[in-house]
Amino acid sequence: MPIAFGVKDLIDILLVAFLLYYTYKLMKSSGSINVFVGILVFILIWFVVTQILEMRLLGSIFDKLVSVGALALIVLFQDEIRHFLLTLGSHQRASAIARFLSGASKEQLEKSDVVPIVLACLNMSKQRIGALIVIERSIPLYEIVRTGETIDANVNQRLIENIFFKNSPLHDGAMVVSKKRIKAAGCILPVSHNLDIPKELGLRHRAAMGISQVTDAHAVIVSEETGAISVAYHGQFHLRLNAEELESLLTKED
Ligand SMILES: Nc1ncnc2c1ncn2[C@@H]1O[C@H](COP(=O)(O)OP(=O)(O)OP(=O)(O)O)[C@@H](O)[C@H]1O
Repeated sequence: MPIAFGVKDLIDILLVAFLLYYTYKLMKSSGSINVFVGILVFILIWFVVTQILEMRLLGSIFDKLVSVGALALIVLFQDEIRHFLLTLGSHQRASAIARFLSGASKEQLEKSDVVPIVLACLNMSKQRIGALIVIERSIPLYEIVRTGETIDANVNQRLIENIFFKNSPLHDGAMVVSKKRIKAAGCILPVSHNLDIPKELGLRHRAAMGISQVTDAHAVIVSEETGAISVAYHGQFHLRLNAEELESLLTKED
């Protein structure tokens, strides 16, 4: 019997390919690529056992494992699934529709908004003062803000330097900038478990990478050890930036 193959099937295959590619990318950036390969191998064995070899006993065991496995995967990958849904919701067009419906305006930092942050980072870099600044974009950071001390002040160079000054009670953890205001300091970020992060980058960099993997925020890091200024954004590091590069990265539209 000839198999009918139409445009719908082609779209179906393309969508599955896209889904697989997206899952692969997400798992690679979160360091769980081995789990992705493991799942693919399991699906392949399941397909061969049930569809090609038609082994009924082994097939029924695999069927049970698949139904339990789907639940286990949701629990195991709740962060990745959350990120996927957040990314869908924060995609330019989707967020434009959400903004239109809620009447809110687009949160885009201008040069004047980032200058105090850039200048503070330059000063802290010269003095080897470690800092971690998370700048909210379209995905809200309420959960992160709740882990720290509320500040709610204008973005001000001297205040930023004061927060990260070595003896300041708030110097540990991350500062969060939201809606052009310093919302909180001493916040705890999710740490990335990505195995590809160079060993010389410690916990501050891992925390910056972690928040950039689950939100669309910019995470600016000033290294206490080297004074280097870096940014983690969309799961990628932009290392050793100068003032112009930092400013243009923070004001760039996607
Ligand atoms: N989960 C986290 N959330 C927020 N801040 C964190 C987190 N983990 C570590 N930090 C911050 O990073 C500091 C430790 O930095 P560490 O020296 O391990 O990192 P690093 O990336 O090597 O940075 P540096 O180059 O400045 O040494 C802590 O004192 C704390 O302020």
